Amino acid sequence: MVSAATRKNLLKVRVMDFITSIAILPLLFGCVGIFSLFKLLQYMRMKAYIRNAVVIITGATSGLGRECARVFFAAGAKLVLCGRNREALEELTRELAASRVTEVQTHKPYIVTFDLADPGAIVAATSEILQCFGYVDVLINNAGISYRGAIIDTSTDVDKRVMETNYFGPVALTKALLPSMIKRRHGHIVAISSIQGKISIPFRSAYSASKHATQAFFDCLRAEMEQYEIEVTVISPGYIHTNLSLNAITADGSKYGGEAPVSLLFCEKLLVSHRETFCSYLINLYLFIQI
Ligand SMILES: NC(=O)C1=CN([C@@H]2O[C@H](COP(=O)(O)OP(=O)(O)OC[C@H]3O[C@@H](n4cnc5c(N)ncnc54)[C@H](OP(=O)(O)O)[C@@H]3O)[C@@H](O)[C@H]2O)C=CC1
Ligand SMILES: CCCCCCCCCCCCCCCC(=O)OCC(=O)COP(=O)(O)O
Repeated sequence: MVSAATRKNLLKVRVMDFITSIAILPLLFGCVGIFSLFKLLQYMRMKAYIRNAVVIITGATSGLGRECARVFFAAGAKLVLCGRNREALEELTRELAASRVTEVQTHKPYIVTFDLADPGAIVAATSEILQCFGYVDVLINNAGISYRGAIIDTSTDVDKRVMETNYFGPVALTKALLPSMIKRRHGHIVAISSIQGKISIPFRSAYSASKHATQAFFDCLRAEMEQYEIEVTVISPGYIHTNLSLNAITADGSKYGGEAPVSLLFCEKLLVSHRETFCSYLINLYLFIQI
């Protein structure tokens, strides 16, 4: 015999079941709708942010830089393309001009050539960059070189060359462009780092070190620039198939010119190089669980 109270509870459960079954679909669609709307607004904001923005891209002759140039050009940005090879940059501007973009008004890019590893050239390049459109909205520090070699065989000159290109060059260019951004209280500085800015890899010491330094410098910059409303972003990609490996320099400074497969020795050394990190993670985890 079911008591009156139990019957009342059963009724309550049925009513709740009914409400849940009819509410679940609208709720689900509602969430998907809100998420899609959020994504659409984000996309529209991004497009508006880029359209007519003055964007400087270093290392625009190849790989990631070249691809960024295509995307930003199509989005209506006012580009200043930088690199060492004027011919390659001119070819890129011809390609961009020939591409059919119907949605937005596009702008003819400027070209500024300079060597990031030459501190003297950066000062002159900065004033040339600023003369193009009078100001800079976004600086993409993309240019870089890779390095392959054993530390024991590598001359300090090679370490310095990688650091000059990947670290000191972008730092000098950023510092040179900062005053104009601070004056306008507006700007966005992007540094293309790497996973190797967070994890060092054997036989890549100079490259990994330059990317760790990049990560550290631009993290500090982000905190210091907050008061001027200048944004700083560090991007840390994994492997992307570009000319980076081909253009890598070796222990004696010569061009690598090949693409070596990942060897077992490499994997073994990688584990050794991260033994300390791995151990400290385990110790931290242990302490965390204990506390
Ligand atoms: N490809 C990958 O797997 C990854 C790449 N990255 C980073 O992405 C960035 C772009 O690399 P990616 O496109 O792959 O490589 P690429 O070799 O294809 O492009 C490198 C660019 O840097 C320029 N550059 C090199 N040295 C100098 C210099 N001294 N002065 C001025 N410009 C220079 C080159 O121009 P020039 O015509 O003058 O040689 C070229 O445009 C680098 O910072 C790299 O470290 C990060 C993670 C992964
Ligand atoms: C317990 C130990 C854990 C260890 C985890 C290690 C994980 C290592 C991931 C390695 C990812 C590497 C991404 C590198 C991104 C990058 O910068 O690529 C470009 C180059 O490295 C340069 O090209 P090259 O072919 O010359 O090396």
